[in-house]
Amino acid sequence: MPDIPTESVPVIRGDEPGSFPHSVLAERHPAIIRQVKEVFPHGPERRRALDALLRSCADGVIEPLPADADARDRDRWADWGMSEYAGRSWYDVPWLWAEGHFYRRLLDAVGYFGPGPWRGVDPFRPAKLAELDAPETDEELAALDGLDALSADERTRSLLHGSLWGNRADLGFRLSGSGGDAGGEAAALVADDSDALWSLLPPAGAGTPGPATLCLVADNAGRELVPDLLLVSHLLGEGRIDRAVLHVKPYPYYVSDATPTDVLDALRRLVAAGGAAAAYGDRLWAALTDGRVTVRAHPFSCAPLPYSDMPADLRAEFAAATVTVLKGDLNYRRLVGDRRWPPTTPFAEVTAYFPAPVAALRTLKSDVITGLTADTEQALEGSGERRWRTSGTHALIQVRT
Ligand SMILES: O=P(O)(O)OC[C@H]1O[C@](O)(CO)[C@@H](O)[C@@H]1O
Repeated sequence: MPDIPTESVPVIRGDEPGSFPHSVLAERHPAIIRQVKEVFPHGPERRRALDALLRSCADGVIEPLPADADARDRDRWADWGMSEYAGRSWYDVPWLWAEGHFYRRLLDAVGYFGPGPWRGVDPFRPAKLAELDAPETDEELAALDGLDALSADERTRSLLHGSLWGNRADLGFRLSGSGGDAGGEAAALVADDSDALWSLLPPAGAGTPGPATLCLVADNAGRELVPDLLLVSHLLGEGRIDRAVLHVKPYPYYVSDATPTDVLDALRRLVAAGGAAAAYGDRLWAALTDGRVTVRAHPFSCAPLPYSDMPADLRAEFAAATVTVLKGDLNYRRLVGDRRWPPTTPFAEVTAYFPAPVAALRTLKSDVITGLTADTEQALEGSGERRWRTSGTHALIQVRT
């Protein structure tokens, strides 16, 4: 447990006008609803439901799930705190909870869980596919051909950084020595425990203690998931891991979070790309077919709660892994707790509850931060870059072995 008792560290809420969390609830969520209304020809009933959600976001309260919701889902939301938060303003409950619940309500509004024709239709799919099809994705995949010229360690580093910076939806393979932005990237890393990560996953023949399993808890689809898949394929190819479990969301979440369908779309994109990208894709395809790689969509992946509240079955899965790598900002908030931690609070202390080694690969897109040295914190605060916590210009690789 952290030296500071967790309960004494304030939970982040969206109730402070002008704050980043407040702007997400007051501006971003309504913008997402409007976007969904534009992208699909929903009929009057669905549009009325979307308008009702818009009004609720402005000045409504959290409401219980609708009477026709699936019973298991109702039970889950009861476990996840619905009775405590129903009737309260979106702005007065933990921000993490309000955001997670917003996506559940949005899916209700578009009929995602209903019996009608919109059942199972991902309201964010057009945007996800457009990103996969973008010319930038072609360029990024073509850059993989250049990785052959690198040493194995440099290749591993490049692919780790591709996955890390992919969280900014900016997949740069930053080939070592290839250009001017390598120094900038290093400076942008506020913590780098990658050596600790590689000590957990040494290459085959380098004293590997036994079969290694990687749990990769994915974040966004498209241009983040593609480099995640490349990394998994590379680690398999290097013999650094024998198996991988890819955790994705059971339903559309936080606009671009990856679902099983998105995994298939990204994998097909790789396989069809030709060149080195296709070789990475083929290896992963083979590993999926023979069971070395599996895809999981655990309900708790869409829970509006920190991982410290994870259920026993998920805990057992993470406990069995050599290391669990959590991608992205939301997973970081859930891993360390969405609280106003003093930035120098040790990462190892706030993740001590996690049942096995754990790593975070994240670009900074919200206020939560732990594990900084006092010097790094001072440099960031003194940099004049007011939004270093939220702008996605900084990143971290933090590991608890
Ligand atoms: O895709 P990521 O890295 O999880 O980032 C999502 C982040 O965006 C936000 O939704 C803010 O818009 C944060 O709440 C969240 O942490």
